[in-house]
Amino acid sequence: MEFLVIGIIIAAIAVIGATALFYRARGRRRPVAPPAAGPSVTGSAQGVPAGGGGTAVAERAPPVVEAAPVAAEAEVLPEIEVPEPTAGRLVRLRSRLSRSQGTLGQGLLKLLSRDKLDEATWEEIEDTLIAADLGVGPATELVGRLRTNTRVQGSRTVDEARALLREELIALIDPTLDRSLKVAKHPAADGAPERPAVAMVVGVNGTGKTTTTGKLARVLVADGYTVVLGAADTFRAAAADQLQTWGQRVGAYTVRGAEGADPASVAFEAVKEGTGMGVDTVLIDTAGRLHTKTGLMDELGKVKRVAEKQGTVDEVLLVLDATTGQNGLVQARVFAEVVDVTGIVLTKLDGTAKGGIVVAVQKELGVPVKLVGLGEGPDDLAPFDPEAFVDALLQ
Ligand SMILES: Nc1nc2c(ncn2[C@@H]2O[C@H](COP(=O)(O)OP(=O)(O)OP(=O)(O)O)[C@@H](O)[C@H]2O)c(=O)[nH]1
Repeated sequence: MEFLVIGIIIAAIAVIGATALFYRARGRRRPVAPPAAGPSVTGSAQGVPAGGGGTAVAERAPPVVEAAPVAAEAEVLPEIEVPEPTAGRLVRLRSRLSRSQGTLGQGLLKLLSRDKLDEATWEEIEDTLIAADLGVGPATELVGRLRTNTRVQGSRTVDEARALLREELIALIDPTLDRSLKVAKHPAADGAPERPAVAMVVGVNGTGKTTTTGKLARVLVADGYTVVLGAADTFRAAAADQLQTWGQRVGAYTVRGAEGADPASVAFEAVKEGTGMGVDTVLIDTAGRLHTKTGLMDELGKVKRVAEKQGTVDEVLLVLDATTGQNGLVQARVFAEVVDVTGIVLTKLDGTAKGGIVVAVQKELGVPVKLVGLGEGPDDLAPFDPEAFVDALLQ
């Protein structure tokens, strides 16, 4: 009898164990939907070294879906996305400036529409501007102009105050600066073949360089350009994967190197590949580096020089985190000395009341803000337009 009971227990355990193993095995085989953040890639195409040179051309687009015996279990690769057009993006994203709207826009309007603009009010206006990171010089300049204008115009309604502020803020941001991105292919000339425009993305750690490079690829694709990405951030292991995922979403090639590879060689290969493929633009992401570390800054200079062995680097975009305020200006100065910055990308403007940094950084470098980051979404990077920006602040 005892043997019978033990036998039944053993049999029951065996049945339960076998059932559990069966369901686990089924669970593993179930095809996994690609993550919303980016497509999954087929194994053979992901990061395979090409020719042993330390760099690789990863995941040509459109991605190849390998034939699978069982349709239900095949990995489903998402279609190449067609990003939203860039025209009017700043208008679409204007509500993201809500913190700056409150501090800069509404704060100033309220002060300027007071019945009596006495010394104390002007001081408050100046303090508001400085608190929004406009910088002391530009703040004093703006207050001076507002004082002159209000003296001439006399009393103001809110609408008149808004019109005055709008005009002066736009003038301060300078709508005459050339904010276009130099991303168009160079045509063949003087016996030299055509070649892509090259843009490098630089900045300190965590400002949003890789994200911005990915978003910029989308901006360019949306505007009809073909793009190759160069993952010259060989320092942070995940950066190349991150960039490659961005590229795959819009069908852009990514050239990447082994972890720790010489970033200059990755940049060189990216330009070479881009030229061979006849694309319009090569976008090179670089590793975050502290502006205070001379060795890293020298390395950045080398990346640019080596990339330039195949033609000019047309854009050097410095990515600054708008929330870091005045520290961003110090970074900007050092980067500009090393790599001749041609444009500023201000990221994370959605998370700060300090929209005045746009003015401060342009004054500091004499280089225009060309793009602004207004969120973490793939199409939350907008070409900067002074009028749309000021209108958003004052709405
Ligand atoms: N809210 C907001 N977040 C942003 C914006 N741009 C980038 N980020 C976020 O900032 C974080 C850092 O972005 P990365 O692109 O990884 O930064 P990175 O400069 O490449 O970082 P390192 O390679 O470490 O130097 C990410 O969580 C991004 O989603 C923006 O405009 N708004």
